[in-house]
Amino acid sequence: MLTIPAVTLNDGQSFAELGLGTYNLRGEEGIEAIVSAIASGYRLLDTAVNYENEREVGEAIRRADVDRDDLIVTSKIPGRHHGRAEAVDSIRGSLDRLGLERIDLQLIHWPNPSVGKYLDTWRGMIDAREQGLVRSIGVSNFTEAMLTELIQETGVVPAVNQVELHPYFPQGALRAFHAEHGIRTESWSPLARRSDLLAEQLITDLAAIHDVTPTQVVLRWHTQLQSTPIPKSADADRQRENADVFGFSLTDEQVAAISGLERGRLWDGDPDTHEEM
Ligand SMILES: NC(=O)C1=CN([C@@H]2O[C@H](COP(=O)(O)OP(=O)(O)OC[C@H]3O[C@@H](n4cnc5c(N)ncnc54)[C@H](OP(=O)(O)O)[C@@H]3O)[C@@H](O)[C@H]2O)C=CC1
Ligand SMILES: O=C(O)C(=O)[C@@H](O)[C@H](O)C(=O)CO
Repeated sequence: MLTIPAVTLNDGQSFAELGLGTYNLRGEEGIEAIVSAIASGYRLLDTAVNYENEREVGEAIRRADVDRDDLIVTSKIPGRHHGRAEAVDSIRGSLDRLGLERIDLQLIHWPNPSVGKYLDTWRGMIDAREQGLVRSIGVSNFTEAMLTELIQETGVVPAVNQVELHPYFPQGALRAFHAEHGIRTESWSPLARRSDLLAEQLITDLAAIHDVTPTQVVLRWHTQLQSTPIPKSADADRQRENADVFGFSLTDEQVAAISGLERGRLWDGDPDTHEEM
């Protein structure tokens, strides 16, 4: 079994350097995929109310041969549950579907700025943490200005900001802000949803140099940027490949060259304008 290293969040809790994305892992196949990832060594599982698979994630945890307390279960509050009381209710609903007594990392999925309720939602997350429903609280798709507002208004710094991050969109400025404030960066669509990234000449050349796969080059790049990637794979072999990235290191020049592939977001997921309910 692979050992995925841990890091410590700003609230003192342990977090993984790499986890499993579960978007689109549903039904019996989804459960089996999540069980196989846990058997490979994954400990961080990323779900959301809107993935409609919290039941599958909970069932996989019950079937897996590991102590529940060794797992880090993340879920996310959808836009339609924004608001202080609504956030707590949403978390209770997630706990019910997961069949768990505690969520390890709870995120706000999208800020939905035109709705104007993400600050109230954050206050609800703080309430939920005080009630012991969740262990760590963070956000997803928050900009520097939105993070600053949360911190100034509540004094509570999110433990994590999960954002679009891959070599085509390396998020240099936002990562620097996170580092300054002790916020752990987490990368969604870390493989750029496969797209053209894995066939880029630079990536295949580096894979040959390090005797690893293109996917491993990309995921190692994330970890060396101090960001936690959550690649999704339904396939046990690809899950193992994706998690096996801690036995080699890219040079600083190679990390910088990969960041030089920057060309923009995969789709129009700008959190100032893109909203999801
Ligand atoms: N907070 C947010 O707003 C968002 C969060 N997310 C989270 O991030 C996770 C990951 O992002 P996602 O969008 O799924 O995209 P990824 O970048 O993780 O890419 C997933 C795709 O890559 C394929 N793949 C995985 N491993 C390999 C490999 N070793 N070789 C070749 N192909 C591979 C998968 O296919 P296969 O399964 O067949 O292996 C799948 O088609 C999501 O599952 C979700 O948990 C995603 C988007 C937004
Ligand atoms: O996967 C997620 O967490 C999302 O927020 C998705 O809905 C994502 O926005 C997407 O896949 C849109 O095409």
